[in-house]
Amino acid sequence: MAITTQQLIQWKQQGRSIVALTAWDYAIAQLLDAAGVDLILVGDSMAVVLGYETTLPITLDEIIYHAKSVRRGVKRALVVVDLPFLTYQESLQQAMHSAGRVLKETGAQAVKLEGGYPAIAETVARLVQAGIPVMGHVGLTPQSVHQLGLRQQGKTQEASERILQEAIALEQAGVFSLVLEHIPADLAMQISQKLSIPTIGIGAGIHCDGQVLVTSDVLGLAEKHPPFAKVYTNLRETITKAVQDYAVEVRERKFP
Ligand SMILES: Nc1nc(=O)c2c([nH]1)NC[C@@H]1CN(c3ccc(C(=O)N[C@@H](CCC(=O)O)C(=O)O)cc3)CN21
Ligand SMILES: CC(C)C(=O)C(=O)O
Ligand SMILES: [Mg+2]
Repeated sequence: MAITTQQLIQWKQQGRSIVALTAWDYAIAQLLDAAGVDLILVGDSMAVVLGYETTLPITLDEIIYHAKSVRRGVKRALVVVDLPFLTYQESLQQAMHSAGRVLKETGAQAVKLEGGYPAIAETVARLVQAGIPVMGHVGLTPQSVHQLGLRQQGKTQEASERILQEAIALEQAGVFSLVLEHIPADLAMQISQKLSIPTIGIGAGIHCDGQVLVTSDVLGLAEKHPPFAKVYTNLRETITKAVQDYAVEVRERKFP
């Protein structure tokens, strides 16, 4: 039974928290789906496992390639794909083309795009009218790293009011859910109470309607991780140990 965008909205009404993680290939996606993750995001944060410093270099072709692989591993979770930097900001036509390619070529159910300023809300409204489910993303928007850095957003009264207004504009434009990244917990609570659609927090406190983290951070695969991430296991250590044990056995002719 595949999860739908409507179901996520119902879960908010029922007070059931939404479990989301990112995935970048079949193997990871299959494990997350079988473990019961509700929403799998093919995030442009896959930049970290591809060796990029920021999310900016990820292309539409790259994210489609990875999303096809993820989709093959998922039976139950809702699959959402990030539209990469400058694949939707240029024009409505560009956004429609990019989102359309993602849905047609990958089998994912929805796209996510960053920002809540008027032109983005307008784009979201038109995508939704065309039948494309859209997830929003406000607060820290990593595609704007060269303007915002990676600091917490919404710290002043003015900035928090702007983020709240963006959230409201995106809900009105028709997003089915909204990522709140690296903002104060009380602002995230205020937004979550104000909106009827579920908020999914990352570094935004416990009052969101669900949580998302970058899977390479959760598994301890990334060399560094944001202060708000929780590392649940250290796969870097596990993998290093296994590879070193193998190397010793090969060199000592103990394996095979
Ligand atoms: N591995 C990974 N995990 C993520 O959660 C993630 C990515 N990559 N890439 C895309 C964005 C970038 N993210 C980040 C990365 C670092 C900080 C961080 O270190 N913030 C510091 C300040 C750093 C600074 O000012 O330069 C902080 O204390 O807020 C925050 C968000 C979240 N996203
Ligand atoms: C952190 C989440 C929300 C994201 O956009 C990503 O992984 O790219
Ligand atoms: Mg992203």
